[in-house]
Amino acid sequence: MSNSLVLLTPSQMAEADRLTISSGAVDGYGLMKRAGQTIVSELLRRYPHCNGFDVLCGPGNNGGDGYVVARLLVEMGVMVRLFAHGSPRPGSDAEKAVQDCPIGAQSLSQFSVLQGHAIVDAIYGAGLSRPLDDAVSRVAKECRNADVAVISVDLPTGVSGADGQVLGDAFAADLTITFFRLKPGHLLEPGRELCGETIVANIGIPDSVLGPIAPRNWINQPPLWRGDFPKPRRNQHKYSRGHATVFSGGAFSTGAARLAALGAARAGAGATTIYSPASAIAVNAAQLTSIMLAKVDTVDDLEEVISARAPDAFVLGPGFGLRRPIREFAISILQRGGGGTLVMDADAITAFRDEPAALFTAIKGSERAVVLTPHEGEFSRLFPDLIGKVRLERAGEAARVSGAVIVLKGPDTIIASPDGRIAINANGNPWLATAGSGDVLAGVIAGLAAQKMPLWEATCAGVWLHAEAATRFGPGLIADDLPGLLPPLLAELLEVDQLL
Ligand SMILES: NC(=O)C1=CN([C@@H]2O[C@H](COP(=O)(O)OP(=O)(O)OC[C@H]3O[C@@H](n4cnc5c(N)ncnc54)[C@H](O)[C@@H]3O)[C@@H](O)[C@H]2O)[C@@H](O)CC1
Ligand SMILES: Nc1ncnc2c1ncn2[C@@H]1O[C@H](COP(=O)(O)OP(=O)(O)O)[C@@H](O)[C@H]1O
Ligand SMILES: [K+]
Repeated sequence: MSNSLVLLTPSQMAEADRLTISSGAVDGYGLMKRAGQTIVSELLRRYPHCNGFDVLCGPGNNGGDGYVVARLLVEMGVMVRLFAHGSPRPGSDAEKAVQDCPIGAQSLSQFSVLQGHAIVDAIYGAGLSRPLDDAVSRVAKECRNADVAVISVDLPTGVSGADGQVLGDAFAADLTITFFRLKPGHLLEPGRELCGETIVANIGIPDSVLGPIAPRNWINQPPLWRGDFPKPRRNQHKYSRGHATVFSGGAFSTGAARLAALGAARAGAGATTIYSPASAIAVNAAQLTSIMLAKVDTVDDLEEVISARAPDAFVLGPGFGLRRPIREFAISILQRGGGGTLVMDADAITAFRDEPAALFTAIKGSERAVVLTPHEGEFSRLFPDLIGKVRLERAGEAARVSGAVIVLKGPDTIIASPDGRIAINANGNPWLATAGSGDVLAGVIAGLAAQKMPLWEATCAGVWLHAEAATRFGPGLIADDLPGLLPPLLAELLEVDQLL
């Protein structure tokens, strides 16, 4: 698993600092100086035409980075105004940085925006532990409302590195420069939006510190799961490549199942079947070519089709409706022996709103693996006890409570495994906010799972492919486009030139 995709919580980052310092490779003030140097080279490269920099320093190490920045800029003859909020603890690295700084600081309460100056926000970073006080809040507001460039050190002051939440108020940066690894707060909204462009600087912390830290959070990119991505083998036939199935809604809501089925087929399932109620067979038949069709109205019908050709994956929920036996279908699939994966989306999630515990018990007792793909509304129906917690915590806790892989959908989709691993998706885009795109996603995940890709990895891959397809297409996207956009992405992932 790629080390470069690791996300560190603020406390894990502090541990990385401690391990680096105790290894003797570099001391704390040395790290701070390197952080300051990196920031200064970015400032000079990106803002060569500004008249000067206003450096705002807090009392901790984030402020320490700011004092180093101020010193280096002054030494280069750049105009600097320095503002301090609180003073560093005696004996701290930040105090050393103050002592080495050739200019004195005014109080932050004296600050007002000066046209032509860019702001270096070094008030709080990873150590933010409570809402901003009024003095910092006022400055954050003034900077947000002014036409001024803001460069935040580590994190925009006010944004929690742990989860991207705003504590009281926050700066909105144009550029955020963080160190060693991204933190969840750089990817989770509203933090992501407030960071502006984010860059990660190497300040000499070695990758070897990650061993003892054993991180459990990653950014969702191909190196996380490419090694498990299904590759075609010469002696495969269509069913051994993987058989994915999708339950259709009634005659007036069959589109969702077809979108999911096409997603599964394009993701590489060798065979895909739609299980349709008799009332919708004619509608589905008129629209399907490579996708197969079978009649399923009752649990007995379901038992029969499963006995005839055991599927490797099921998608239940999109367009299904709540008046038909959706809970019975879910429980029957879970209770029946056999491996394979059940992807539950939309109505399949809502259907258990009055008895979520029954679903979780069935999932935990089942030989099958389950993926739940709720958006926020569906999530709160199934996990009302988790309302009020932050998204990252909710997704992780929901995976543990339910025993399922959870895809908490949104602009910053979170993929949580019951074993504690979490990936945060970062290639999403607003073009995906279009009816039916979630149906395609459920199908793509099922298509990859049907090919026996490990489930959390398959789910991460499905979320990434789905978002990447939308990003490459851009404006005008509708859900119908998504399955057809997958082949070039698959070719890149599989490096087909080398396979053939
Ligand atoms: N050696 C190191 O540990 C390194 C740390 N670095 C910098 O150090 C920062 C973390 O430093 P710290 O842990 O000192 O934390 P901060 O500088 O972010 O915060 C300082 C202290 O302020 C207090 N505080 C937090 N929120 C507050 C609020 N809303 N109102 C009033 N007081 C509040 C807390 O007691 C906290 O410990 C990183 O963001 C990064 O910029 C870098 O210099 C790289 C090396
Ligand atoms: N603003 C956004 N930015 C990025 N992705 C988004 C945004 N809004 C929605 N999405 C994604 O689009 C999909 C919508 O799924 P869902 O809400 O189930 O829609 P539907 O039920 O219409 O299929 C999810 O994958 C979600 O993460
Ligand atoms: K900051």
